[in-house]
Amino acid sequence: MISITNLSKVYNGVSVLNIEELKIEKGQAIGLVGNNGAGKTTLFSLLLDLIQPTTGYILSNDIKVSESEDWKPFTSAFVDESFLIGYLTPEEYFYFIGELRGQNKADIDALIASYSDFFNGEAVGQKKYLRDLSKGNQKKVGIIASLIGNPEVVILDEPFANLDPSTQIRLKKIIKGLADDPNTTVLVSSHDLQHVTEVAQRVVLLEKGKVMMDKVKTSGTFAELEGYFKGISESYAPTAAISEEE
Ligand SMILES: Nc1ncnc2c1ncn2[C@@H]1O[C@H](COP(=O)(O)OP(=O)(O)OP(=O)(O)O)[C@@H](O)[C@H]1O
Repeated sequence: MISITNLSKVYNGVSVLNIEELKIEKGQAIGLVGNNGAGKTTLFSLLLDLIQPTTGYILSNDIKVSESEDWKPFTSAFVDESFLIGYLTPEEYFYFIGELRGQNKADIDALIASYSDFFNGEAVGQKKYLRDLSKGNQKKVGIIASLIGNPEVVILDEPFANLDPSTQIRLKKIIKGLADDPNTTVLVSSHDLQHVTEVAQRVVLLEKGKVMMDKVKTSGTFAELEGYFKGISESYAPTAAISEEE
């Protein structure tokens, strides 16, 4: 279980995240949505101890993530390409991560083979360094690497961005598989409301660092989210109308 208490992050006097309380049960699949700058990556960075909170704390299975490393063996993530090692090939990178997660070469070879349709004849088997892959193929490698060793907590920041439509569909299947596993807690952020509502069991909406909506997904969630973001965009309309008249 992940438990967030009085968590805030302030940069130069500006609060970019402020969450009083958020509890994520083991096995839940959370979709995190919010406009640019809403605080999604900040929240993930705090969950992964990549940045320090200004106030508050996060417990992951009762371990304070900012004070202990004991959550790392059961947590995995792909946030951006800084998670990759540019001078390795994808296979070398998978073996490297595999070693960290107690997986041998045969385990990793089996994993690569099982995701061959996701790689779609690119990325793996090309003898290319990660730094020379396209953004989308780098992302595919980072996402699959985050699944090595069946981590209990998987965090994916905007995994659908930069992926072609076929790969997005395959990725949805992969994330739904994780979501169906009662032992795996998944947190996925996305600007694609359709994708998020398809893969998540619960949707959390951030705006200016605050939780504005936190709901178990129902058949009405997509429409509700669309309505919310439409409302935000329309609240800017009068200004646009005035400037049009000028
Ligand atoms: N190191 C930093 N210094 C100052 N401000 C920062 C820093 N990192 C993030 N921010 C600010 O924190 C806010 C939240 O950013 P964050 O990246 O978490 O948003 P996001 O919801 O992931 O946005 P996007 O959808 O654009 O990726 C933004 O206003 C951003 O400019």
